[in-house]
Amino acid sequence: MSVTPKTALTIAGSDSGGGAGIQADLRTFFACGVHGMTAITAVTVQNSVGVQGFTEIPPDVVSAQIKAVAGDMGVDAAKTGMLATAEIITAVAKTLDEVHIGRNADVPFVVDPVAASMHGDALLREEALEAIRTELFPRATLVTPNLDEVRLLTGVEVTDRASQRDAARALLALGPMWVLVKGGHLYDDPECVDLLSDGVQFIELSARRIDTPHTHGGGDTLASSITAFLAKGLGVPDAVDEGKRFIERCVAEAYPLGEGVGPVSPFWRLA
Ligand SMILES: Nc1ncnc2c1ncn2[C@@H]1O[C@H](COP(=O)(O)OP(=O)(O)O)[C@@H](O)[C@H]1O
Ligand SMILES: Cc1ncc(COP(=O)(O)O)c(N)n1
Repeated sequence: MSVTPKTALTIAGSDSGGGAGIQADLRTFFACGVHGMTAITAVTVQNSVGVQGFTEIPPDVVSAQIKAVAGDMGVDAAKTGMLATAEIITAVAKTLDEVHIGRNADVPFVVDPVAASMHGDALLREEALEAIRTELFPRATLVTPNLDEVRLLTGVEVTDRASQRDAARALLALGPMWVLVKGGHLYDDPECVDLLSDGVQFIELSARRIDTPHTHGGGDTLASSITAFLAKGLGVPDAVDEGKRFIERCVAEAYPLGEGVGPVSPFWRLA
């Protein structure tokens, strides 16, 4: 008899190059054995050399996508990626409350506060940072900023393991249950150490730094794998640990594609 898999919802932007965003999330959900569903927030025109532009989806259409799948199919865990504008963030926060997703509703909710592409192209309007802080973080089970996003959201400049802890504390003050301060951008460190904390526990997750320029979609792939493992019923520390081991292999298997930065790859999981 067929078995219905657990379900995960991503609320994020489309990457026409297929390396990040919705496309990375769906690929990761599939590789991790959960049924993926989407609420698309923006359509980017993007390839391996950068983002040439994007168009936002009207906030009521973003909300309608969330309600359509949550009401009918059910959501075991959800995540956000590129949200583009404050209006979309406000609509997402309100809708998640209505469909009972988020830290107070027992459905895990991961916020990956995407602000820019790895090439430095803005994916979030500047005024929307405050909406991420005040409307999304307090609803989040886990937030997963990279070091640029940590600086934008808290002003903390992370340069080493000690300042990674300061950043975790500053992020927790904004209201999420857990934070994962990703250390991929500490390029001088031979290890990629991500710090997970709920304010009581400080757990360093370490992996060797793989020598590759091809890391497009790495943050999305990590956050969506964690979301998949949460959908399957793991607690936050176990889901993040699994996610860290997942992303390490995906970076190791990243491939060149196009003239610029190639995508990380979950294909190994399907072999
Ligand atoms: N070269 C690398 N080798 C191994 N893991 C990496 C590498 N670069 C990034 N990672 C890991 O990939 C994940 C995403 O990393 P990071 O670069 O910090 O965020 P983002 O992709 O959002 O900018 C983190 O778990 C990080 O430790
Ligand atoms: C639609 C979309 N969402 C997220 C990212 C971030 O990914 P990266 O940091 O690898 O550029 C992106 N480039 N595009």
